[in-house]
Amino acid sequence: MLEDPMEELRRPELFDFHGVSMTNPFTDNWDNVQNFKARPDDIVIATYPKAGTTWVSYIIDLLYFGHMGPARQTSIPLHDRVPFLELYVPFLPSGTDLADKLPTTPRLIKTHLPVQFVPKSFWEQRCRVVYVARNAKDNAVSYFHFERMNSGMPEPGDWSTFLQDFMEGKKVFGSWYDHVNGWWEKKQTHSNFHYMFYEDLIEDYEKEIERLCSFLGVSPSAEEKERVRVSVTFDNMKQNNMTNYSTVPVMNQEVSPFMRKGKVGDWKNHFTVAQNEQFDEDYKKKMKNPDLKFRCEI
Ligand SMILES: Nc1ncnc2c1ncn2[C@@H]1O[C@H](COP(=O)(O)OS(=O)(=O)O)[C@@H](OP(=O)(O)O)[C@H]1O
Repeated sequence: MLEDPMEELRRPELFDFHGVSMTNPFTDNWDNVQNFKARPDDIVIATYPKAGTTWVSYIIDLLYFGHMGPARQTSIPLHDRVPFLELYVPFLPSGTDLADKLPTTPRLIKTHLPVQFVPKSFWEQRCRVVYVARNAKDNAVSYFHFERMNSGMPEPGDWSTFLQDFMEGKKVFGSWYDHVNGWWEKKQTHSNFHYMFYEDLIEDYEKEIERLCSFLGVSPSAEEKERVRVSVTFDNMKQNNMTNYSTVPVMNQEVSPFMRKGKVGDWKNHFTVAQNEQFDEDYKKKMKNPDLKFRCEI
């Protein structure tokens, strides 16, 4: 029995973990994560939280396994088909266990880890990596609402507190700036790497899917592509209980739905003029690589 019956209701606290802000659900299984045995055909879907992980995971899942028919799509939540590598919740199968037991190949594996924490076997096995990045302002807004609705995450505080913490990297999985830059640098040395932007996917879905298919080496028929396109629209994923996280008890979708808005530019409804100026000033100092460019409107 828990010593304190409120213990399980308390939100996790952030702490410094090898220089990155983390919480227990993502560090408690650390040895198994670090010793995870990747296979050469594994596909890693890596993101900073709220960058479009679920969307891209579902696209890739359907590209590989859509042909298995509706039973799989309607009975197994996406988060069981694409395990979250570092997630550990007592009494539930860990991300590493779920990945080990996946019945299908290639295994699709999701991670939010900053690049320096990724198990080395993924690099040794030269696994394919799909990294999805989203502009910092919309990413922050989406993360704020996610923390509000998810009691498995730390308390976000009010929007201005949250934004300050975001800029200082005091969020689970650390600094957005370090994350997108770290993975971008990895792309320069790991050849099996596809870096995608949420904004591109919103703006020109067809083109992005062509590029993704070519990277993955898959050639869906026109009918298959159309089935994927329809399934992964924002509205259809919002209605779909296998992709909208409605089955996850820590998420209170009445506070804010997981499938919230799915737009580029919602930051304009949150940032004050002063917050925007301060953010831009800080952004310029942290984002010095001219090759890594984000669009916060399209
Ligand atoms: N199909 C589709 N089209 C457009 N946008 C989509 C789609 N699917 C998910 N989303 C939006 O992605 C945001 C959730 O990000 P993640 O899936 O990375 O969240 S998580 O880190 O896995 O919790 C979250 O963004 P916000 O709406 O801005 O909060 C989702 O709405």
